Amino acid sequence: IYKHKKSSNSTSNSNSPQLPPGPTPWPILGNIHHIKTMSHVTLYNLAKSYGPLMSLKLGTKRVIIASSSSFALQILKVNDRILSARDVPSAVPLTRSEIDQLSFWSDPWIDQWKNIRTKCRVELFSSKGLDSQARMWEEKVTEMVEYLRGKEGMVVDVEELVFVTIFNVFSNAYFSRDFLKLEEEFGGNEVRVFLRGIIEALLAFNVSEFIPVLGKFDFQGLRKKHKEMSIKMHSLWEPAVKERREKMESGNYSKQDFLDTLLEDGFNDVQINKLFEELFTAGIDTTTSTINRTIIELMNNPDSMNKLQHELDTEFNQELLSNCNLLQLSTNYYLQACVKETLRLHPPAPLLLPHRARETCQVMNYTIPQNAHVLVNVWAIGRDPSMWDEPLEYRPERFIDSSLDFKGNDFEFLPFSAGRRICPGLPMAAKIVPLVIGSLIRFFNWTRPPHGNDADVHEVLRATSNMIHPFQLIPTARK
Ligand code: HEM
Repeated sequence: IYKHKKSSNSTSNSNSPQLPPGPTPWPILGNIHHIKTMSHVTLYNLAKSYGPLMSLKLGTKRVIIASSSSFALQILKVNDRILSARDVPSAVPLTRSEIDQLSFWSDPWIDQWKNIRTKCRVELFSSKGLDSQARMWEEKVTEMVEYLRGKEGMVVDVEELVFVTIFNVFSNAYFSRDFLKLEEEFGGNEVRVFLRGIIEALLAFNVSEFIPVLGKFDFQGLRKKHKEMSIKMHSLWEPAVKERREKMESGNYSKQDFLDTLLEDGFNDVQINKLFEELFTAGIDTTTSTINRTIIELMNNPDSMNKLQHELDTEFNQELLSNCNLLQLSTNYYLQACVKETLRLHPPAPLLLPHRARETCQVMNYTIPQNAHVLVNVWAIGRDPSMWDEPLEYRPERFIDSSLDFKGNDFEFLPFSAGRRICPGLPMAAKIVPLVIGSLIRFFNWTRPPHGNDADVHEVLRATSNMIHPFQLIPTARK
């Protein structure tokens, strides 16, 4: 049923496993002309012709794309040890050995990768770590609700509001302080530009990664952009780190947050900057886009909105923001089902982050060559009609009384990935996202501004990036 049962770009003889099927590559460029952008939608459309495991040649690089749950299982579970390496994006102005000292981009067998993942798991994302943040979350979300109460009937940029709130939640977990202010309408703009600049430079279709002779020229300016934006990001927290170091050296301090953990463990300034840069870039956009898209989906689906408001009124009433309710939020509530349904339809990292094959391996009857890039199109898998009834409908009910979860065991639903590379921030996102959505929906009704941005709102749902700007709505307080 697919165009090529045999790979048109395979060079192997007929007895050895072949490359997965794919379009015939041109000399030098390979299939670059077939894709233009590396978007999940383009790759999904190509997979309709070439099948759920597809191979492209982009310049000198082999790229393998999985678009079904059974190939996702092969990649993220069966062959996880071999396929969980990563290339350093060429926009990052660091050498491989610097990355291995500093970054989440290093490989799972590198000590520093294990060290930072363990530190984050134990100090930030364990039940104990999350419990110790619960009061602070409550405080930040209450500030957001109070701010909105003062804006009743006015147009509010919800995207910006959520950005500032989430940024402050994370900055308090890391540094015990707000970096942005809600009242300044908003303080987030500039910081958001830095953050998005870094993400865009990292995820852009960077031709020099595929045609190595172009590598040193940076003619798309991505390395320059990454460097400039990172320096600006770091300058946000550098004074706080300096101050804390001095306090620690003077002996006049008691451990209060993640920064203290890193300082006690002897992290130097370069390591601290890189770790926080990566935690902010990986955590903020993904979390805010999930919140915003859920609000939009609920507004487009009034039955789901009513059902959720009813649940919030009866189960939580005014107490949604209390500690003990926070803990309950992870169970089988409609609120949680709404979040899952958004993540199924709009996973913020639709192709995950690119994995690399550490060595050649076999996946079913195909070969994945050493150093190939490996992508899993979790966006396509979440819409696969053989897995989901009416896949394009927003129907949170499908998750009620279902054991289906996003923790990396159900390969038809992988917004956080699975295996060694699974998102380390999952436990935090799984609690903060419903808390913010629950508060926005429990305490307010939402309408679009009269000279509406209906088209924008639909565009946002179709958008292939996480940019949802501006996303303006009018709140009315609920009793
Ligand atoms: C709804 C929210 C989120 C989603 C859907 C999400 C999803 C993902 C995905 C798909 C990956 C790539 C996994 C792979 O390559 O196989 C990833 C990696 C990562 N995420 Fe998240 N994420 C979210 C929130 C967060 C938060 C809140 C943090 C931290 C505070 C975070 C930190 C990271 C880091 C550091 C990595 C890189 C891990 C590594 O390569 O070892 N994420 N995330």
